[in-house]
Amino acid sequence: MNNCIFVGVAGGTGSGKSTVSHELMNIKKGIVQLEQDAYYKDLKGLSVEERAKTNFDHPDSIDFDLLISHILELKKGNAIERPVYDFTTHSRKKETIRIEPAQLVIVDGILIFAIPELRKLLDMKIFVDTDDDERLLRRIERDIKERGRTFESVKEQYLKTVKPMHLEFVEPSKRYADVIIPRGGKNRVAVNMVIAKMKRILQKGHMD
Ligand SMILES: Nc1ncnc2c1ncn2[C@@H]1O[C@H](COP(=O)(O)OP(=O)(O)O)[C@@H](O)[C@H]1O
Ligand SMILES: Nc1ccn([C@@H]2O[C@H](COP(=O)(O)O)[C@@H](O)[C@H]2O)c(=O)n1
Repeated sequence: MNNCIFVGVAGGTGSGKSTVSHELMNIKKGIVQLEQDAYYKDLKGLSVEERAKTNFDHPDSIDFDLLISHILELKKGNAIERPVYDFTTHSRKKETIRIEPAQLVIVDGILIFAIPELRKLLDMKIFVDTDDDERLLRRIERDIKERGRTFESVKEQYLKTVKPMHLEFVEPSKRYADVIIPRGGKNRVAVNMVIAKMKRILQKGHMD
């Protein structure tokens, strides 16, 4: 598809990336989303205990080759089959979701700006910047409610891998952002400015 625009939304876990991405998806029909979360490597070969010990915040835990190849296919105008990931079992589901090429594709994830080959495919890079304490509180609540975790497991994972990987990979990748949204996805002023800009780009059909 000609003039397909790729917008990256990065930020730490629980920063509000999904919230911002959904706001952008609501601009008009036909905008599609590729979540880095869907591209976690399948850990079916490991026992459930071994899976839970994996460092899910290191770039090696994600199949970036597949994500990049899907972005390139969409750029060429071809549909892709996006994997579906199950956070409760740390594995890929059998089914996939067909994603058709679109004028605007939102790519979101904690590490997308930390991978140079992926970064250069993004036309606009937005970083959602939320204080660590707020992100942690949201993460505890979400992982217990939605991802089948206990408080103890969230605490152990946060201290062992989530926090150190955030400091090593996610936070430094903020330097590559074109736009930084402070305080998360409910920052109306910032989100509305990004939406207004995206609407202008979509009307013109290309980046400035
Ligand atoms: N500004 C906010 N204030 C309070 N809760 C929020 C805010 N933004 C997001 N949340 C909540 O925090 C959790 C994580 O937000 P989400 O957008 O999914 O973050 P991410 O995709 O970066 O992990 C969700 O449960 C969401 O409803
Ligand atoms: N099996 C998995 C895979 C990933 N995680 C955690 O998800 C976080 C990224 O997702 P967000 O929606 O919060 O951006 C990341 O910090 C991983 O630790 C997991 O817990 N289990």
